[in-house]
Amino acid sequence: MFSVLFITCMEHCSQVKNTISHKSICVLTACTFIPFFIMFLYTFIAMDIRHKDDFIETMTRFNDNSARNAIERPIQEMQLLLHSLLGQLTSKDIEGYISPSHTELNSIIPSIVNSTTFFEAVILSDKEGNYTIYPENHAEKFNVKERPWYPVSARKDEIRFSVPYKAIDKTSKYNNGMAVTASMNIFNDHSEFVGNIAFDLDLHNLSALIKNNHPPYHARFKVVSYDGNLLMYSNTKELFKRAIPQAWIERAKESEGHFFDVATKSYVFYRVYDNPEWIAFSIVNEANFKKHGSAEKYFFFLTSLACLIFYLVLLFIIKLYFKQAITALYLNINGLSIDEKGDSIKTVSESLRENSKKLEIAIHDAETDGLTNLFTRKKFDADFYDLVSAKNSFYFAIIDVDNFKTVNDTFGHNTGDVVLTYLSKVGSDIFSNIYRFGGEELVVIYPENNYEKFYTLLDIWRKTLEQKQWREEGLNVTFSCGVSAWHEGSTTDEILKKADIRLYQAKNSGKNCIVGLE
Ligand SMILES: Nc1nc2c(ncn2[C@@H]2O[C@H](COP(=O)(O)OP(=O)(O)OP(=O)(O)O)[C@@H](O)[C@H]2O)c(=O)[nH]1
Repeated sequence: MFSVLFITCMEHCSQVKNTISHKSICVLTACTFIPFFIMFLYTFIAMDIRHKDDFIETMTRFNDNSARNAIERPIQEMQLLLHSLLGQLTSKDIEGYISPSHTELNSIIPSIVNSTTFFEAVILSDKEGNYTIYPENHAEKFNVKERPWYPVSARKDEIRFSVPYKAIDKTSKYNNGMAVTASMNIFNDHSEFVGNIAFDLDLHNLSALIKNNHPPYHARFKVVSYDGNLLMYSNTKELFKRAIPQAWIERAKESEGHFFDVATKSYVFYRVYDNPEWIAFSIVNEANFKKHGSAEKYFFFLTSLACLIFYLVLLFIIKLYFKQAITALYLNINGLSIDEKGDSIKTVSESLRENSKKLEIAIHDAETDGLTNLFTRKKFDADFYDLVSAKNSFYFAIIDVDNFKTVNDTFGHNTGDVVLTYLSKVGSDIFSNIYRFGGEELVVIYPENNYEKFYTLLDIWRKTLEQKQWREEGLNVTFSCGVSAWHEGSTTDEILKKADIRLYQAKNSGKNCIVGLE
């Protein structure tokens, strides 16, 4: 039974081998890939978002710290310095410094300029506009109150930063002779204006503060004035050039923030100050940003690819092992070893098919009578019992060839066999369930619930035999028949007995007739 099922299964499998089987494997493989792809995609997107978040956080922090170092800290130091200086300054001191007479200031101011990195020159002026420059230069005389850095209105203790302007001193080391000046008005104890002190900022030195750091993402840190002039940058040759597009300055609306500039393909981080009117920019090329995360992504791709290959190899091994396991199982059941028969499914399938055919023939032989080609008595017993047990209604008939002994004796056994074969052939054409009960006796089971039809068919059969013209001269063959029916509670013996009694009646009433139900 197992073999039949198995062979059916194997045949089916081999027939649709290239369609359903491969299709199923593809679908199964694809289905198992779906979670893998979802995970891959999710991780990849999450990685991308995290990379961007990290980038923005890092760059915002970098820009803040750089701005603090380059702008806020020097300004704080300047404020401390000026407050400590101006706290002790009187109008007399200023007048003394400006006049040829020597005062303490003549040594303090040079030491401030020379000891700090912020200042290039100092101009101290009194309230009338008289002034002295340190270090001395040969620039033309000018009116301090008309200089762009001179604060028109300024509160006490407030340092004002000028916009970049053209320096008078042509020896200034700044490019294009430009300068930025921080100035502070000086008031006496009675809060009366007594003069002004102005420092030309040494932006080269201030730029050095940001020169030696290693910016993340190869960022470029720049400090520019509101009008776009570059004030601090690691490459000091660029100072006072317009290094920032005007659009960036217009986009820097918040006190700090970031944006992506499509035109230059750059990420721009900014921090805006109002005194001085400067903006600190950190600029990162998109390529540098992408390059930074690419190693991580590359590693992720490699790992995923390795997993994928491992998974495919595993699938292949499972498939191979599954085939071998089924083959081994079958061969084992059939008492064979893989070595004897080879391990291909095809060999197993062919062997099973042969066995199945043999089995079918054996079953057919066991159920079919060799002479009449009708079902055997053994099959009748089984079918009859099943039918009665299942309580399905049916009609039943026993047929017995009349005077068959005489036929045999007169015409020989061969002719007797021909008679039996013919009788069976005609019966088989009329009925499906017809059996050789024994010798020259046949039985018919009629499962339809139509007695008249059954009787008519039996009679057709009888008349066919009666009217048959035999080759043998003087040979006439007829049969007698007894009929019975299944009733609720009938046993096989009762049904058989009733039919047998009626057959006996048929024989006794002259043969060649059917005795049916009363
Ligand atoms: N040729 C041949 N004869 C068979 C076969 N099976 C049984 N017979 C013979 O059938 C005959 C049956 O004869 P009987 O049982 O005496 O009955 P009958 O001569 O048919 O007489 P009634 O049944 O009363 O009509 C026997 O001679 C058996 O040898 C068979 O397969 N082939």
